[in-house]
Amino acid sequence: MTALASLDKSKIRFLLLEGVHPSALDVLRAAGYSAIETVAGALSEAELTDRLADVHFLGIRSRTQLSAAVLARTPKLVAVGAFCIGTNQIDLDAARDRGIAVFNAPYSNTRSVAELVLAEAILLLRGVPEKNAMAHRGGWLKSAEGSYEIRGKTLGIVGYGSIGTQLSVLAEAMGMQVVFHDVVHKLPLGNARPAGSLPELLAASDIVSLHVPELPSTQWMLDEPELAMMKPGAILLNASRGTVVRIEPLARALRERRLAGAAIDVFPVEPRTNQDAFTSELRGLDNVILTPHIGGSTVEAQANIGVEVAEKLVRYSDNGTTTSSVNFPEVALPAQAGKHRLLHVHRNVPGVLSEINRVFSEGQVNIAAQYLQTRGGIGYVVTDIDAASSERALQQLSRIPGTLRSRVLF
Ligand SMILES: NC(=O)C1=CN([C@@H]2O[C@H](COP(=O)(O)OP(=O)(O)OC[C@H]3O[C@@H](n4cnc5c(N)ncnc54)[C@H](O)[C@@H]3O)[C@@H](O)[C@H]2O)C=CC1
Ligand SMILES: O=C(O)CCC(=O)C(=O)O
Repeated sequence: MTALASLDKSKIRFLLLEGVHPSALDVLRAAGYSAIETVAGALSEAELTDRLADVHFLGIRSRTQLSAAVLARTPKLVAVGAFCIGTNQIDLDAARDRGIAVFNAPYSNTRSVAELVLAEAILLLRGVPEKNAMAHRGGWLKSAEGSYEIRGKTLGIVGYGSIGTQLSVLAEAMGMQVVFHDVVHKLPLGNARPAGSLPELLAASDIVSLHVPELPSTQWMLDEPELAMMKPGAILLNASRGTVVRIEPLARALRERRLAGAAIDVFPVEPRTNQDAFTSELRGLDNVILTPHIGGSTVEAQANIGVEVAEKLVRYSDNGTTTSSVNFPEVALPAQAGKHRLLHVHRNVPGVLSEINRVFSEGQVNIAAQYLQTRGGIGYVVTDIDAASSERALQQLSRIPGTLRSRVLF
């Protein structure tokens, strides 16, 4: 259990990895935080563990792997900001069970992904990647053979969430027919229609675009049998996660021209930094667009994400607010002038709230406001009390059996 008295803001340490946009630093600095370190790439497990020993807030993107083993060695870590949508790189349950809140930016880069995949669909339908590669090698492939307009083609969208739905609207504006498949019932936008099943979508689509999260149920969702269900000459776009498509059968289908082309932005194994080498069986295939996981990497998206996630970290650090956390009970209690705020994260077992309130009643501490919320295996209580009693109450709260973290804010 960790008890943390309200630290001077200059002592609250932030570590931002993977080139998080400077807009995040602006937000943190404007909120009074100055101990901020930045690193351009991701770190290895050993480096990460080393750097995290005295860090309170960590910012990452998709490449930093925060496993249960790493989280077990982060004694001071209060929260993680994932400056992206996906949180599959973080063991969310392990973080929650250690009282570490995780926040992300669920919407800010969705438009960027939708724009990229639509552009790739157009380029692949025109055979541009091959013609471009040939021109770079001194060749000249002026031909209409195998080149098509996007208008009138059927786009199959797998995962009709924030990205899938935006793509649907953009694609219809280009004159495409849209079918989609989702495990949740979704309102079709425009003239899009739900496919009866994934096989039905695969058989009907000229272009298939994947927009599902990384989950056990989406792992290798497009393996050899599913790839074989796609129309001969179809195109596959994957800007979701590298574990969704099995690369070996895809490479075979592309080499044999059973599929006309593919655009792949995400891979089962991705380089940790821009200095590391990228290996893939898809390298060298001219009918494949390979991009280094940049679906959400636009200036607009990154600047917005920087602000959004940094603000969530500041709100948690300053007020204990956990609204929209992906793994934590959500609590937002308005601040009260002149009061000190105690935050208590504990295992969700019966009796902890009464133990907390016993501390207050035995100490004759008047509660100005209190809120408990639970999620999964933990409970989170925010209590506002008179300033004079807060240090002593914090020490007592931190000794309650089941306590994971406790902090006082003032
Ligand atoms: N390449 C890149 O740079 C980026 C990649 N992404 C990836 O894209 C994914 C999707 O992003 P959003 O659309 O914002 O997420 P979202 O959560 O809004 O939508 C995902 C949709 O997939 C559906 N789904 C889940 N399991 C499914 C299954 N087995 N079959 C069919 N549908 C299923 C969900 O019900 C949901 O509607 C993210 O989880 C992330 O992994 C997101 C942003 C940037
Ligand atoms: O920009 C990144 O680092 C990751 C983007 C992504 O995959 C996401 O937002 O889930």
